[in-house]
Amino acid sequence: MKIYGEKRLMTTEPEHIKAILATQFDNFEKGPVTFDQFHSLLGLGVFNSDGERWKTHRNLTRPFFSRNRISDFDNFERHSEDTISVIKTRLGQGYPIEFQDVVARFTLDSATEFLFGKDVGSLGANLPYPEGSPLANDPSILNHLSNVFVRAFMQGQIQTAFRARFGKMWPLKEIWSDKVLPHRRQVDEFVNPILEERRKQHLAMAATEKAGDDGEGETFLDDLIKHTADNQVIKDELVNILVAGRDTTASLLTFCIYVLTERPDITERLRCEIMEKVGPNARPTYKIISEMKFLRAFINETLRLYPAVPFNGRTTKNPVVFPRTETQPAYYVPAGVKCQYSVFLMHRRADLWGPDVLEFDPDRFLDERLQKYLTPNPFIFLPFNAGPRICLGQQFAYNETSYFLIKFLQAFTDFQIAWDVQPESSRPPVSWKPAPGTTKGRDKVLHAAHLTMNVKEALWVRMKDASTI
Ligand code: HEM
Repeated sequence: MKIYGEKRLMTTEPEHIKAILATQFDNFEKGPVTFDQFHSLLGLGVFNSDGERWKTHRNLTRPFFSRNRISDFDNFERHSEDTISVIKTRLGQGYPIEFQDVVARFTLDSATEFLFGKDVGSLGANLPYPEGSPLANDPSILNHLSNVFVRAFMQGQIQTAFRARFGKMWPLKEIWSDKVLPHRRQVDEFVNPILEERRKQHLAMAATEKAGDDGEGETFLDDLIKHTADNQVIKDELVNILVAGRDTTASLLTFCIYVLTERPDITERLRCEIMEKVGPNARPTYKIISEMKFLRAFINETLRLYPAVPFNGRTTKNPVVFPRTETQPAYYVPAGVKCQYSVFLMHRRADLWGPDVLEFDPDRFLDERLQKYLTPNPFIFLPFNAGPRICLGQQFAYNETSYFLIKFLQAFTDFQIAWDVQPESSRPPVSWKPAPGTTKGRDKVLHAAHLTMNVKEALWVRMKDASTI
């Protein structure tokens, strides 16, 4: 493609994506155009870096994903319990739950506790009420600091994704003002006090000579404070990991529950496995979660059909050749071409996954289809990317999602979309008829994407307290 004079290529070929991410990694970069587009939001953090700066950030970040740290189930327990409790209270008042919002709070509180050592208490702010209810626009809810943060964080991502549509011409759309920066400033206002408080504690600790302890109790923030005196660098890194850690897992959990509203049979199978392995009230352990094969297959199947990062791209630094495949000739790609790839579309290719590719069926990760399709060709399933820039939070995300789903399904069952309050604009047009090879006409809600994929607008859900069934 040529968009405003910029050369671009779009692929859904596993061999091409393998070349981009792994085998020809050194010939690709995020590149200067992407850097400019993302700079107002992500600054110089890990997501927005190439070359040596990326290596430095990656090395700085990696130790925080050690097995001990990502298996801190006390963190997940506290925030799952808080989430279940606010849901029960709201259901008790007779309202449905905006599920996409509540899980974004769960992942925000878990991620901030993991990163800062202290959560931002977003679950403590009031949950939204459906449009049309007397409390829907209550200023004390809208202006709660963590709700302001959440809105700014989302708007920053929407505006950033908008820039990407215009390639290198995007500054023409923002000649008079940077449309992302005000949102990033609001995000920073939220992070500033946390950072300042921690810096003061470090100074106090240094005065009593307790600093320098590299123990497991240290947070990511502690390490960054020791690493640099530049608050901007620290804030950039924190915002990067928040983008990485919060919206992705919230997207996954949202689509998990969307699927359960459609598939009571799967809810039942999940609950059976939970009752068998964990019981109705107990806490899951790392070992038990690793034995829950159906739960993992369910999560993977959700990531296949609804990958949190549906589109991505890299730019060629040097000319490259994509190898010939069974269906495609070899391609020569000059330097400076933006190569976009979509795992969303690749995950939905019948020639790679079989004729039932569009069916939601977790068993494809358990039965003979696994050996037939995925095992010989692992690059057909890439929700977390691959190669040297593979997601650092993959195991954290599997642990967090599994833990939450177990607790949630111990507490609730019988999930239904609350169509009486679900926004009209979130529903597919009635003119959409089922079309072969797509889920058009079958999807009950529209998907949208800024940097990550979500249900357009909201996902209002009703559910029953499992203890009353
Ligand atoms: C379902 C959950 C998640 C999904 C689907 C996911 C997916 C991804 C993908 C596709 C990338 C590559 C992005 C790119 O090309 O720049 C990525 C990178 C990354 N992810 Fe995740 N992620 C998830 C959760 C998390 C969590 C919970 C964390 C941290 C708490 C995290 C931390 C990171 C980091 C630090 C990177 C940057 C790696 C680099 O550029 O070297 N992710 N993730």
